[in-house]
Amino acid sequence: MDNSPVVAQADASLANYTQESIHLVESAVGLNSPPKEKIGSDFDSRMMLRCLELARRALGRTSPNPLVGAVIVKDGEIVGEGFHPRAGEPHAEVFALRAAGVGAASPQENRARGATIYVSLEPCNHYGRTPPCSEGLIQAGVAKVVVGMVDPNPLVAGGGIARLRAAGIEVLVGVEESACHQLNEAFVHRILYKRPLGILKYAMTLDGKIATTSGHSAWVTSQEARNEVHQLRAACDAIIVGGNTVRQDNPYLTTRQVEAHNPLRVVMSRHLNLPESAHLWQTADAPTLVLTEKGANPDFQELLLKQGVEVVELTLLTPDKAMAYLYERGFCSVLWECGGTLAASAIAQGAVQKVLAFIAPKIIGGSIAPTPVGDLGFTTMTEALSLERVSWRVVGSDCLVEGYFPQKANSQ
Ligand SMILES: Nc1c(N[C@@H]2O[C@H](COP(=O)(O)O)[C@@H](O)[C@H]2O)[nH]c(=O)[nH]c1=O
Ligand SMILES: [Zn+2]
Repeated sequence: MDNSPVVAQADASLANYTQESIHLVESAVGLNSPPKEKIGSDFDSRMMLRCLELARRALGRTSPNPLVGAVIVKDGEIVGEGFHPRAGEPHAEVFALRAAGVGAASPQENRARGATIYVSLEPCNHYGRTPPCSEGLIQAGVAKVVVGMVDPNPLVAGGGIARLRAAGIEVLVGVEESACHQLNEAFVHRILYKRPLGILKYAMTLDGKIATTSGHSAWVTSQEARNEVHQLRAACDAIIVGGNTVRQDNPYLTTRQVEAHNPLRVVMSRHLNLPESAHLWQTADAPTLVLTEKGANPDFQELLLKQGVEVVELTLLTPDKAMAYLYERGFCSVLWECGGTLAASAIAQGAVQKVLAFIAPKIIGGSIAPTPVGDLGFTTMTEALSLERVSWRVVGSDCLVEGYFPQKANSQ
């Protein structure tokens, strides 16, 4: 059973995906397509899930590259494993081949010859920062390649699979495809839409408040939910808040986990009217960037620079401009942990694709207590933004609702 990718014919040569080709790519990588028949055996699934487990070891560290894991199996035994640790370093397949004795420093038996390699993302076929993995696999003499999902990168996009097949290697595509896609949803989004995936996360009470009328917000949710937020941060490239959150909550925005990746902490502030002694500038456990507008408060800029905080002046500071800047910096995912006003403007500008709402079974009341999303200018229920692909689960004593906004192609 095989589902040969059509992406290569669709758009391999184009750097910019169009709305039409985005649909083709989305269905080729396993998104927005009806559930498919199971591809591969139970053993294939187990090996692919092992690839994902390996890939996750680099969570938050690979952007702009994807998370990829690879496992080489010979005669039913694993003879090599690897994952992509960060951009600029070799791809997952290269580490797995080395572990199987290919290109290793000391000469060993090549255990990859005649073997099957499982890779969570289609092997690349281009010279980027590293040489093409397809050629490495051909040279190593692997007999079969099992691929989780097609690579949406127009430089690859089915070309790696075609090259392997042309060399007479059996290729099976789509084993555990949706799990593979889920792990790299931010990478796929970055490639297709030329923006990082924007994730809006908030915690509210059952009556829809994120704080009391006087602004007290610690803690809305249970410890388990807060741990989940720390894990979520570890998987993201950046967290954005606005000046209000720094002034009111004085957050740390770190992952609080030993060895976990800490994302870049980003503050959007047009006038830099921020406290001089915020936790963000006083803790060095994660890097901090303040985005502002040209010429804003030079004295405060100097103070931030002295404390090791990076300051970048944009011509216009809006959620979309901030996302465009973070895209240029190579980011795949950005977590919006801001208050309602900035959240509303991020949603209105299309800077949010995914929503994670923690709902605590508490009621605090207050008709002017703050809510997670400020004014969107809607007057009728028909204007409400409906989420797609919605799921929910219990975390500690709270409920976590997840969903996606319907996506439109970026016109830029
Ligand atoms: N990291 C990764 C792949 N990444 C592919 O290669 C692109 C980056 O190429 P380069 O600049 O040479 O590192 C990246 O955007 C994605 O399309 N491919 C794979 O087969 N396995 C890997 O482990
Ligand atoms: Zn590669």
